[in-house]
Amino acid sequence: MRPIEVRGLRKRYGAHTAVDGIDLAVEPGEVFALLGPNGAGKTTTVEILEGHRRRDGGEVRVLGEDPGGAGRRWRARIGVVLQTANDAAELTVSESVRHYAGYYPDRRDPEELIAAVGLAGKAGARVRTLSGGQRRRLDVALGIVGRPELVFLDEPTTGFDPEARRQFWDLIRALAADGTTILLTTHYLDEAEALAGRLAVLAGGRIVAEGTPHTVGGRDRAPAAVSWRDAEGFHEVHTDEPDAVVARLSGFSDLRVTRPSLEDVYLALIGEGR
Ligand SMILES: Nc1ncnc2c1ncn2[C@@H]1O[C@H](COP(=O)(O)OP(=O)(O)OP(=O)(O)O)[C@@H](O)[C@H]1O
Repeated sequence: MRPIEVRGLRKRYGAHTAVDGIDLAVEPGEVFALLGPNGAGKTTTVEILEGHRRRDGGEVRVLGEDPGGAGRRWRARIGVVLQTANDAAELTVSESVRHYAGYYPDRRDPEELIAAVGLAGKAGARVRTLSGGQRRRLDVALGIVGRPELVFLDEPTTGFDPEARRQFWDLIRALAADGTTILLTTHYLDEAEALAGRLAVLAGGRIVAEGTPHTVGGRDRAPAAVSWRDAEGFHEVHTDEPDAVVARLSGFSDLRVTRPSLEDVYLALIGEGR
């Protein structure tokens, strides 16, 4: 069974079509990233899959059930990382993780989890005193305390400092290595490249490209730039056959082959999607 199967998903807000017929299939244990500009329909899609929004059309199966009508037992199998949980403001970090753990039949050890999200030094601090990035780490801890089979992460590292982002990536990789399926939305293309096995680019409520971070939008087939340096200075050529060019240039210094970055491909894709 695929953890996520979506066919022809549609959602309108009044006259505005936010999601315009998307298909998605996410495999077990996969980290799948949804990319797209502001307003592309990512959060709407994720919230429909979580059972938090109703759809206007299409077929949706999440862990084998329709999220529109699924019950408590289904909910305990998915992990949702919410943007903020203000009801916990007066609890300590440790108290809030223990409190959430109580909702789940199969839970992680709260102290180990607090350490894994890098909050060991803040276990006794009240939630309202945490910084934005620390708060987000706590949100992630609360989302995975029940050992979910499938985790939804909507812009999980917004507000993280670079070190916290790297620690968070390690945590996600460890979850995925354990067999957890992860659907991630992010605006950070390096994050998608670091974590996702596959990704889809949404623009205007439609999927405009899908693939691995290395193949999406024809990235692997795009012309490469080959640059090198010799006695006359720096040179660069653009070519479809970088291997042949490199073979002729062996022995020159600073030889480099550059393909378009994921960001280059992404910007071209969303430009075409407009
Ligand atoms: N509750 C709502 N009522 C009316 N329109 C909405 C509502 N929620 C979202 N929209 C609209 O639907 C479109 C898609 O929004 P959505 O939040 O899904 O985009 P997104 O891809 O998650 O964007 P972002 O990157 O900014 O988070 C936007 O045009 C937005 O204005």
